[in-house]
Amino acid sequence: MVTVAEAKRRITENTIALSTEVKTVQEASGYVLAKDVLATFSLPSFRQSSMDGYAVLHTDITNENISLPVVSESKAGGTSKLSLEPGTAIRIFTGAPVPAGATAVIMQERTSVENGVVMIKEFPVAENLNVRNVGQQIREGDIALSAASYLSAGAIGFLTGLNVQEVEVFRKPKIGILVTGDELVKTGEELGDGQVYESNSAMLVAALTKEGINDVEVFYAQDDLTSTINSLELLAIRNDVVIATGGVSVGDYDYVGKALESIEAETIFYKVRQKPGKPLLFAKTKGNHFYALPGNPASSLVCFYEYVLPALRLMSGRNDNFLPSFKLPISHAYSFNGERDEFLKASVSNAQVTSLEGQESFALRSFAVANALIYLPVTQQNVYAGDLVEVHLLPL
Ligand SMILES: Nc1nc2c(c(=O)[nH]1)N[C@H]1C(S)=C(S)[C@@H](COP(=O)(O)OP(=O)(O)OC[C@H]3O[C@@H](n4cnc5c(N)ncnc54)[C@H](O)[C@@H]3O)O[C@H]1N2
Ligand code: MOO
Repeated sequence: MVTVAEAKRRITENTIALSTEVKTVQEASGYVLAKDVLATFSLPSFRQSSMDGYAVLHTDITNENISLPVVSESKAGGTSKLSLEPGTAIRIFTGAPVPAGATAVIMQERTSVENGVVMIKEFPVAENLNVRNVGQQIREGDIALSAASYLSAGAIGFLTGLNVQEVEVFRKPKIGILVTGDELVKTGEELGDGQVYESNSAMLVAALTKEGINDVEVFYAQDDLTSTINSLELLAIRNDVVIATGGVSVGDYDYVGKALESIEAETIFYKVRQKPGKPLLFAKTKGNHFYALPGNPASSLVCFYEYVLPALRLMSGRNDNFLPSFKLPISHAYSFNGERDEFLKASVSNAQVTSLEGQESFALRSFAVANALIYLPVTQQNVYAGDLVEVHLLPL
């Protein structure tokens, strides 16, 4: 049995990024850059107005009621060849080229116009007022986004504005899910005696999809050694990571551990000092990583978020791989006994956290409405309302 911190350390130590691939920028959303991307030109590439108003020479505005003739117009998409003579103004719009010779834009709310003459009601006017200068955002040749950057919607927009069309990113892992348990029935079928609907695979596929991991296949094995070995082997050939659920405890029909031994996977750890999710197993062979999650649905999902997801993110090149973690005051007292750290399904709102009713490892009802987990180490077995506790935010 290892501690939570040791289990996380071993996952980090044993996991590296996968190979890279080239994707269009649009397809690369949610991926991680494998190489720096340089700006091939400056942004803005020309001096732009950031307001609708009048382009002027700022030194022409020497008092509060200067009047200037409006001699021409610069609109967005229009030519940047216009130039401003001292003592005149040019009508201009947001995003339009600032004419040569103009050093400021007066927003139109600070002006009044009559008979082609604009009265400027702003004084003094600073140089570059409402002007976006060339390279103000980024200069040609600079690193626009460095390797290991996560491609968020903001990043996709930024790169597209720089006319970047393709990027090299780390590929995401292919996942095989192995469901074990003879008591499990697919939804839609009738439940027999002692049977339950199989829900872990749907839950894990949903969590993987949320992470942008779509190359996922699900196999079902009978509770026997040969079937478990065969399924593990087949899934391993076709995927990078195999995630098994169920059959990893000490019962007579728990075959996942034995099957992993048979295929000579090296156990990196088995059992973590935590509740729920104690029987978590992580093993690897030359080409694959294997996570055997406990069958209890809430245990499975806690282990997925705390260990498997961070590992899959590392494989995808992402270094900020664990759930975002911070301390928040808990809204109520809570205590527990025993020697295992606890993860509690919880709800964060109004800058505090509340653990939810129904923390048992078979129960998903609380998970269904949780947006966070509270992590309480055994050193923090009695907390009082207002105490700071560690909160891990779930990806919703
Ligand atoms: N003698 C001991 N018994 C158990 C121990 C122990 O240390 N000693 N650990 C307990 C803990 S903690 C956990 S967690 C479970 C884990 O057991 P398994 O991983 O072997 O899971 P199963 O026995 O196959 O199933 C547990 C539970 O979850 C339901 N289940 C399983 N798979 C699914 C699925 N795909 N969809 C929905 N529900 C599923 C299953 O029906 C069981 O109710 O072991 C304890 N026992
Ligand atoms: O570790 Mo088990 O997940 O407590 O029920």
